[in-house]
Amino acid sequence: MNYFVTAIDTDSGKTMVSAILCEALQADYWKPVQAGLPRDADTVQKLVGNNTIIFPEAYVLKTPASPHAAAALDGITMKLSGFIVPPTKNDLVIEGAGGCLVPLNDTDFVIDLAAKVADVVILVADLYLGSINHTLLTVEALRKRNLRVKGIIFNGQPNRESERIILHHSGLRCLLRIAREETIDQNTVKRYADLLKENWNE
Ligand SMILES: Nc1ncnc2c1ncn2[C@@H]1O[C@H](COP(=O)(O)OP(=O)(O)OP(=O)(O)O)[C@@H](O)[C@H]1O
Ligand SMILES: C[C@H](N)[C@H](N)CCCCCC(=O)O
Ligand SMILES: [Mg+2]
Repeated sequence: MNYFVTAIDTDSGKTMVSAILCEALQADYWKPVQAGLPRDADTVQKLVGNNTIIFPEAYVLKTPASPHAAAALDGITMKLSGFIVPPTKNDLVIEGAGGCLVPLNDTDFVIDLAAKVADVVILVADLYLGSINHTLLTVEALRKRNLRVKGIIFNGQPNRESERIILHHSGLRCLLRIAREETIDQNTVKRYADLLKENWNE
């Protein structure tokens, strides 16, 4: 199964969640488009055990910006046809860039890439003030394109009322809650992977 990790915004915790998913599912990892450094692939490599294969990106762009803009600065135009899913017998965790409607070029968005390469979406929602609106808009966009969403992973400062109203209106399931952590290392990832496994098949 190919899981696409998207979020309600950039810096929402997709990379950490991807590492947790790789650990929980013993899955491989692919970041199709990387804009700026450090490479999320390197971060995931440090956070997971040896069983995860980290596949190379389809595009590595120099500038930490919207991928369409970063590509233009590098003199590249990305195309959906340029994204070929790496072959693996394992589950594959595919990490997006920013949120769903982040442009790859003047036509396609990250959500179009998700529709092309993945079977199911995992949505990461950081619980900042404003996240209810961003989460429900993201769910609408995913539904409009008929993408299957497995559930939401809440990240950051807990906010039970935000979580309740998001789950109520989206009809989605909470797969995991991640607290703000002092340190994020292999032990942190393993701890959350064990919790995720408990919730995965409900
Ligand atoms: N629960 C958490 N506790 C502490 N720090 C966190 C937590 N979640 C994310 N962070 C930190 O916040 C920053 C942004 O998170 P992350 O890189 O995972 O975002 P992202 O959604 O992958 O962004 P991008 O769109 O660039 O891929 C990182 O430095 C990460 O370590
Ligand atoms: C560079 C950054 N860390 C991400 N990889 C890309 C974020 C793009 C956000 C674009 C936007 O929504 O304005
Ligand atoms: Mg990331």
